Amino acid sequence: MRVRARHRLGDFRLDVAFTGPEDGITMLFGPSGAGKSATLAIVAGLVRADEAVVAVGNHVLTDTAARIAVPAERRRIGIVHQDARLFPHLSVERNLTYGWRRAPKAVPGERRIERDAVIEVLAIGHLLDRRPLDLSGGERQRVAIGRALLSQPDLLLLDEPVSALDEARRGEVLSFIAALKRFGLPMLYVTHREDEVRLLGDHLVRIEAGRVVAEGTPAALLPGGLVTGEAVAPGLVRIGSETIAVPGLDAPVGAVVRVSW
Ligand SMILES: Nc1ncnc2c1ncn2[C@@H]1O[C@H](COP(=O)(O)OP(=O)(O)OP(=O)(O)O)[C@@H](O)[C@H]1O
Repeated sequence: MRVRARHRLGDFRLDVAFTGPEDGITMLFGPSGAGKSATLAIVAGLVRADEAVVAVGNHVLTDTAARIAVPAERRRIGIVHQDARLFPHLSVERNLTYGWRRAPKAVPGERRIERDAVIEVLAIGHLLDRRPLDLSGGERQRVAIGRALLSQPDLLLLDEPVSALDEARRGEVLSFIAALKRFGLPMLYVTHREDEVRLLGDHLVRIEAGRVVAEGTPAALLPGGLVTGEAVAPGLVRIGSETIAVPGLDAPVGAVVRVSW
């Protein structure tokens, strides 16, 4: 996944560029108002940026310079929002089938996400006959994730998918999201919570005031663990694109060091 976007929203200027693995979870992490949702809307094709490139695998979805702008409904992107947004009048089964029926026809050799596998991974088999109103918040989110997966997306966007849940439900849904990695599709996950980044992130893009301020692995970029970096001066270590202060460190410049941070 490759994203570059420049966009003006009133006084706010978004100017971001990052890449994420094609298999695994990229965490778009930053405080409120940083531009996370705006970035997601550009990736989904819901907002036309002033300048942007969005590519998933070999598919270029947006390239303003080349006048490429695949419409949102033709992007193979599944979206999971904070609230599940299920169809209240349809059973869980039919909510899931909705995603399935919207999916493009199977192409031989192409990855297919199977209904039974989705039901098993999300543990929603016993809920199929229920209506969304008869589900807990966590169950609703699991069904929403299932519906998004069954539309056979090339990319799954998760926009603060657990932030509306209480702590107990949150933990439960996070472990289901971690299990989605077995489907082998790229995911872009928006959050302002560091614990979610640690738990789920394969790749971290830290965003502040409309800019990417750091990009790399969560272990390298988040404080609190042992990390490997390069000594760049007495007391200074470079980790990924960040330089951190390590008081008392006196390793030769260029040495690879492991420090706790
Ligand atoms: N249509 C708009 N017109 C003007 N400003 C906007 C518009 N949409 C968003 N903004 C501003 O753009 C900035 C980024 O908003 P965005 O919703 O992307 O942030 P966020 O990181 O997702 O925050 P949160 O975690 O609170 O959802 C904010 O300052 C917001 O006020």
